[in-house]
Amino acid sequence: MSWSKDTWQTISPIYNRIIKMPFIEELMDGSLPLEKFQFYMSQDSAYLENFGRALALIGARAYDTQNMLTFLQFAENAIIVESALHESYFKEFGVSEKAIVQPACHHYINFLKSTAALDNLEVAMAAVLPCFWIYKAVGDYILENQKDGENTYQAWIDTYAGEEFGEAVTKAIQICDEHAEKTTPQIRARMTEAFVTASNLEYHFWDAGYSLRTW
Ligand SMILES: Cc1ncc(CN)c(N)n1
Repeated sequence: MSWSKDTWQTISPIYNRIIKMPFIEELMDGSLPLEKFQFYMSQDSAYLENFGRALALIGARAYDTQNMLTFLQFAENAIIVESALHESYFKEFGVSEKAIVQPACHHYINFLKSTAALDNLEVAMAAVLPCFWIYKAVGDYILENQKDGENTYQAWIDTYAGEEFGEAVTKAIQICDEHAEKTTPQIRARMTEAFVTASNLEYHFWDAGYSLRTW
């Protein structure tokens, strides 16, 4: 079995908990209170900037120019494409862009940046993979299970369930599998550990949004 399939199985209890979270259920039916979405969006703005920095760092450390380019494009997309979504919500709902980074976001972005800077390249690639894969899976899940009718959060859902994001996710998984195949069992195990940690941090990011958790 490929590293990615095996690792997704490992985190499936976390993923199953994520799709049952009130944040996700209420995002799906559009009933999520605006205040919670605004909190999430303001934190996610800081997240995306730093996720972009982590991706650019991984790009700079890539073993070849093809993967370097791919990660630099991922970084560009995180900053430009995903942030554009935020901007439209900022305007629509009056969210302040420069919010104080709260604990769940702080933990996550510092985990990503320190792993990208200091850990093995393979481990760094695995650490950023849940940011792609879990969002795609959640976007698809919501799209498949939501009821007909207006949803304030539809643009968010469409971005992550969309084809363009799907292509990036497939590429990120493929790169991780290629690196996992060539590396040692020890580093492969640490890749899995980083993937599990980031998946848990995804859970906590949404949980903090729902409970408006601050310092
Ligand atoms: C916390 C988080 N994780 C992942 C994504 C999708 N790149 C996001 N926008 N925010």
